[in-house]
Amino acid sequence: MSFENITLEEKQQALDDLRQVKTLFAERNWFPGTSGNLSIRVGEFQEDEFHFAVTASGKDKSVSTPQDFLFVDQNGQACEATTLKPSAETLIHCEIYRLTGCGAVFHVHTVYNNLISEWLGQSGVVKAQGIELIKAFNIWEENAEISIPVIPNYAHIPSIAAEVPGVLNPAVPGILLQNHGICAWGKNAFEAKRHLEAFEFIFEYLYRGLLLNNVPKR
Ligand SMILES: CSCCC(=O)C(=O)COP(=O)(O)O
Ligand SMILES: [Zn+2]
Repeated sequence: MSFENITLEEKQQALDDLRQVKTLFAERNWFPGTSGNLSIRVGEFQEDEFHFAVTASGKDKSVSTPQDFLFVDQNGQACEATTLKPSAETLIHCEIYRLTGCGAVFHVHTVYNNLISEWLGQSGVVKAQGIELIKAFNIWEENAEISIPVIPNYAHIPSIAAEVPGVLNPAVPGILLQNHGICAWGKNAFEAKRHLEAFEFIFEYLYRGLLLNNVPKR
């Protein structure tokens, strides 16, 4: 499906949804220092042709302006004439869409996701077990364990994107970038937000659990 054939209503809905999520996450201080990026896919999905709205690079994501988003294709190229630059990390979003066909990808930097990727992710995965919020990933078995992949934080973004196919865990809708942040996704913005919130709860739980390590359970 070409970008021109996607309805204006669908494009506007994606922009409205992105703005709402951006405002909410900014209120949580999830975009410190212009970090983070968000995207929502529009139109039909084919592995070799899809389109999404993405945050423009380097913006203060705690303010709302008419220049916050642009539409790009499966290669991260702008679909319309614009002076805006897509997020520097757009290629990671492209790769996640290509592999999963998902509807939204959200990336945030938090102290918890940075510390956990660094302290518990040296093996290439962060494991979490028996935490109720794992059910937010639609994993319902008792005492379930998940492995969240961790990719080295290469300065060269295409090198990060190239690692995604080798590490993506279809059961776990997120990938950590070491000492950088997390990308979480879902079939739509609602699900991507739920997944991201669950990851952040798990990271805070693991962090606080490390601090309690020497305190016996009673
Ligand atoms: C100051 S944060 C460094 C870049 C980054 O990791 C990020 O998430 C924001 O980059 P963008 O180009 O999307 O603004
Ligand atoms: Zn980032």
